[in-house]
Amino acid sequence: MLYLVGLGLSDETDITVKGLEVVKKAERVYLEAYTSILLVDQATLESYYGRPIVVADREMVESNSDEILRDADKVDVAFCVVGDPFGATTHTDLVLRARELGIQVRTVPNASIMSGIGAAGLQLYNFGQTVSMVFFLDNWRPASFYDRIKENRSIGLHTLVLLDIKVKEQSLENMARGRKIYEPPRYMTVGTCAQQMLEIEEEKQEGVYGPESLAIGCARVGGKTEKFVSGTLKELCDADDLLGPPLHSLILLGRRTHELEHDFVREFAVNKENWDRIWKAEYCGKQ
Ligand SMILES: C[S@@+](CC[C@H](N)C(=O)[O-])C[C@H]1O[C@@H](n2cnc3c(N)ncnc32)[C@H](O)[C@@H]1O
Repeated sequence: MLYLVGLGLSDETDITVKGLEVVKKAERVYLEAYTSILLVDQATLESYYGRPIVVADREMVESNSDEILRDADKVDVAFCVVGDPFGATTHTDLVLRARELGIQVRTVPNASIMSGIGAAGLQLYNFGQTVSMVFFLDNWRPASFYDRIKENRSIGLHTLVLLDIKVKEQSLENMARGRKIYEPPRYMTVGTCAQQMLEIEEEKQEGVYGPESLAIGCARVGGKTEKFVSGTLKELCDADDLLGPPLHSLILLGRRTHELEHDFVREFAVNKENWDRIWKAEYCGKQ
């Protein structure tokens, strides 16, 4: 049996009782550590779970999944995913490959950023499509997020923006020379995300959002040092020091808001007067 085990959002203790039982009994335990990270290191997980863990990088999961699935028709294999195995990251390829090989698959769900984000104070029912933001390069600025945000905002919905993670990436030079030397990991911050969003609005000029649009920066959701900072997109460009270390996500508010959301989120505002003024003019009771 292949078990997809969700590890939750923060540390080693977020695994469910059911997930821990699977991990303890499985023949082999893998950790998918390239689409999200826990706030603790591998050794801490191994000592709490009482099992050695093989870190499965993107190459292994995408190009060498047969090694993960080896003998899984006879023995149990645990494939651990930070958050929920089907929250934002869907390991569909692995599941389809397992099916082809006649291996049964079972999922042990857990909290995902897609649900944990409710702690920022906005109602999960009022979120539209989730989008991803990647690090821009000089000649590569993917902006497909813009049209999705446009759709969400056209019906007043909030948008959760998930931010790029770069782990085990090679520089172009090392790749060209075939050298397996990897760059240090990089995690996008709310400041970079807000900046890139404003650059794309500047380019497209469709007025989907702007420097005065309200948003929430969210850091280490579900952890002991969880932090939310709310403000305009312009204010959030400079909020990284307030938010602290990764992981970060950003929520762009839609106009379909409730007074209770206002009261909840206002507490996190960089500048409460600014927040109240814009909320009253642009969001309160608007569609
Ligand atoms: C591919 S998604 C996460 C998928 C994961 N399987 C889940 O269910 O949460 C990874 C992105 O989600 C966001 N994220 C994940 N955990 C987070 C946390 N605890 N706090 C803030 N953002 C988080 C970050 O933007 C991160 O780059």
